[in-house]
This record gives sequence, structure tokens and C-alpha cells, in this order.
Amino acid sequence: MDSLLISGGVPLKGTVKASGAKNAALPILLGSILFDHTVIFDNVPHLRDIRTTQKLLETLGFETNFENNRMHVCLKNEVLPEAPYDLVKTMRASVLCLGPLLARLGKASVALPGGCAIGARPVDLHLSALEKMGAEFTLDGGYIMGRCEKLHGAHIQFDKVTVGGTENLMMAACLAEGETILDNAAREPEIVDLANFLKSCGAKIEGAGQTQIKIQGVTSLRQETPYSIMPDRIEAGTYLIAAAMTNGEVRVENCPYKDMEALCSKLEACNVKLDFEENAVTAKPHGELNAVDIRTVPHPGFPTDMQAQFMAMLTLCRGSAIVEETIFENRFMHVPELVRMGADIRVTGNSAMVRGVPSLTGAPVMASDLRAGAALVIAGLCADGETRVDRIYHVDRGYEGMEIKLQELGGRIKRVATPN
Ligand SMILES: CC(=O)N[C@H]1[C@@H](OP(=O)(O)OP(=O)(O)OC[C@H]2O[C@@H](n3ccc(=O)[nH]c3=O)[C@H](O)[C@@H]2O)O[C@H](CO)[C@@H](O)[C@@H]1O
Ligand SMILES: C=C(OP(=O)(O)O)C(=O)O
Repeated sequence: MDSLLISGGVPLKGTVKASGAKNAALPILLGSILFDHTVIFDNVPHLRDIRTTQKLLETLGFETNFENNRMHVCLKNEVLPEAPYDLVKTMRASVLCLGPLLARLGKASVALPGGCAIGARPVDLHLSALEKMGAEFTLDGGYIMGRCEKLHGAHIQFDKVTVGGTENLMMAACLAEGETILDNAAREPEIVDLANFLKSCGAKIEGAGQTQIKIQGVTSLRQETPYSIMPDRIEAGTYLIAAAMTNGEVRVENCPYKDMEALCSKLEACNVKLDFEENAVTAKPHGELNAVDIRTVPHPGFPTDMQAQFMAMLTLCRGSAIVEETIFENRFMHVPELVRMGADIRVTGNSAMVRGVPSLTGAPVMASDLRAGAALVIAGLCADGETRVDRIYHVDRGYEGMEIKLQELGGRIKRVATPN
């Protein structure tokens, strides 16, 4: 297993480029299941989750080729209906093959994703919505066994905003008979990217990015030109916070800041100086940072995927702030690790009170999940002394070459084998 070893205290300086977005690439790549012909994607990040998706597509009967951020996906003979536990357990987004498989084959057997470090994460809303379209499900040996005749359009009202649920249903509805309406749909930019990809291949989708999405089923999809995955707003935001925390000057290129308003306005409220260009944002050196409360909510509100990194920054801000997590019931696993580095944080229920301290101290810490790991890395970059972040495989799920990008910004960080 690998760890990251960080010597803190160097202000980050230079330019970094945001990679393609993991959370857009995963559903879009799994959308390939809907196609008979080759589909090609650009700006696909080299990540552990992308390799898992590649393996999943291969298990489902597709050939893939992935080089230089371009992936080709092509059906070999026939689509196979089973997404095995070994893959699903390492990547919950695997459940996004359920809608496309049912639409395509009328059957699917997908391992039920278990809970993960951040919460139970059930898929009940995916299943009940697909039932409205004519699917029937049983649970057998830990697998969701789905069957249907041809899926038909339906009016679906999600009880709760679900990103994955909206994506699964949008993909299923593309090849269903008739019109599907999704109400209380998620509005994340990655939903819009998925819709843009599907529309570029002949799907009839209206309203992606709004609370109501309408999809008219078509008989087939066909790609004319390669589709380029949108840049990663969470990765971009992580580098802006790392720059602010180290009081450095970092220009983040390919920064989709129009999709990052909630984060950027909170950073500015903390006194982070941001300079916006056509396609880039620069975080500039600033005076003292002020503590500002955050509350995670679905897009366009403050994203839960930035909560841990923002909390890492709050540990060094003047004053105190409340961080409220409303999306996942257990997304504070980074707190005890930040406390080991000298942070002053108290958790009560789904809120954490963060009191700013003058400095953090390096320590061996453990990443419990992807964004917790990112938060510990950026905390390490400004801590006194050495920090070792273990279980870095979580970070590798979602950050392309994180330590290389940080090294290029002057960060003293290297990948090492975890000592026994
Ligand atoms: C690959 C990907 O894009 N992952 C993102 C996606 O995850 P994901 O799609 O899993 O997140 P959801 O939006 O579905 O989950 C939001 C909340 O709804 C609950 N829920 C969801 C589905 C369901 O059937 N029943 C149910 O109760 C979840 O447990 C959670 O509490 O959106 C999350 C919320 O922005 C992000 O943190 C993840 O990074
Ligand atoms: C929680 C995340 O991802 P996933 O849904 O893939 O676990 C994330 O990207 O922060």
C-alpha cells in the first residue's frame, strides 16, 4: 500500500490544470452500454475509478482502449448482464450500469453496493423509479436481480435529490418507450454533461440542470464525434483551497468556475483573493483568513464533496465556524485525523464546530475516504513538520496524479510505500 509523505510550510506557486471530472466520466462511460457501435471519449482522467469502470465494461462484454486520456469503448459480441460484487464493492458508481442494462437487455444482475465510510448510501430511489418504468426487482445472494419487458416512460417524483438516481433513470429513459419525466431531479453539472453526451448521440433530453428533466425514448443512439468530459470542479476547488491555505499563488486552468459559485463565494468570504479569467481562476496571496460557516446541500449549493477540504482550511482561519453536513450521515471521518494534527474541532450530530488554531503539526494520519484523504493532504502541506497520509488509494480514486501536480506547484510531497 502507498502513503503520501508531506513536508509542510511551502506556499504553493504556479499553474495546475484540472483533469476531466470523475463524477462526469463514470456515468458517461457506463452510458456506453446503450450503444451498438464504438464510442470515444476524451479528457478521461487516469484514476483508479476509471480503471474499475473499464474492467466493469469489459466484464459486461465491451472492449476498451485507454491511452492519453482517450477511451474507446466497443461492444465485442453481446452485452452480458452481470456486474460482479468484486468490482461494485470498490466503486459504488458501478450501480449506474443498472438503468442502461435494463433498457438494453431487459435484465440485469448488479451486486448491491454496500455502505461506505461516508454513509449507508442505499439505492432504493433508483429501484423504485425503475419499477415505475416497468422493471421488477428481487434481491438474491447480495445481487439486485432486475427484469422487465421493454421499459416504458413514466412520471417519476424523486423523494430526495439523488445524483446517481437521476443519472441511472436518465440513461434508462433514453431507450425506453415514450416519455419519462423526472421531477426533483439533481441539478449537478455532471448531470448536464451526461445529458450533453447522450444528446450529442441522438437522445431527446430537455431540462438537464433543472429540477424537471423530460426524456423522449429513441430506438438507438449513435456517436458522430468523440465526446470530451467536462473538467473536475471538485479537483479544481481542492487546488484553490490548497493555494489559499498555504498563502500561495496558484492559477487553476480548465477551472469550471461557473459551476463553482457556492465554493468561490465562500472562499471570498473567508478573504481568499480570486482572480477570474476566461478559463482559469487564480488564488492569490491574502491577509489573514476568516472563518465562515458552510452547509452542504445539493447543487447549486455548497457541495458535500468539498466539505472536508474546506474544513481543513477552516482549522487555520481566524475565529470559529460551523460546518453542517446534510447530504451524508457520516462524512466527518477526517475530523479525528485533523485533530491529531492539532485542529480544534467538535462534532455534534451532523455539525462540526471548527475553532481556528495558529498552526497544525505534521502527524501520521489515515485517509478514510476520497475527500477526507484530500483534506489531510492539503492540511499536511501547511502543517509544521512531516505528515504521512496512509491509505492513499482512496485519493487515487479521484485525483489524477495529485502528488505530481502538487510537486509542480512546489509542494514537498512524495509517494512512498506504507511502512509496516
Ligand atoms: C460518482 C458520483 O457522482 N458520486 C457523487 C454522487 O453520489 P451519489 O449519486 O451516490 O449520491 P446521491 O445524490 O444519490 O446521494 C445523496 C443522498 O441521497 C441518499 N440516497 C441516494 C439514493 C437512493 O436511492 N436513496 C438514498 O437515500 C444517499 O444515501 C445520500 O444521503 O453525488 C454525491 C452527492 O453530491 C457526491 O457526494 C458523490 O461524489
Ligand atoms: C463520494 C464521492 O464519490 P463516490 O460517489 O464515487 O463514492 C466523491 O467523489 O467525493
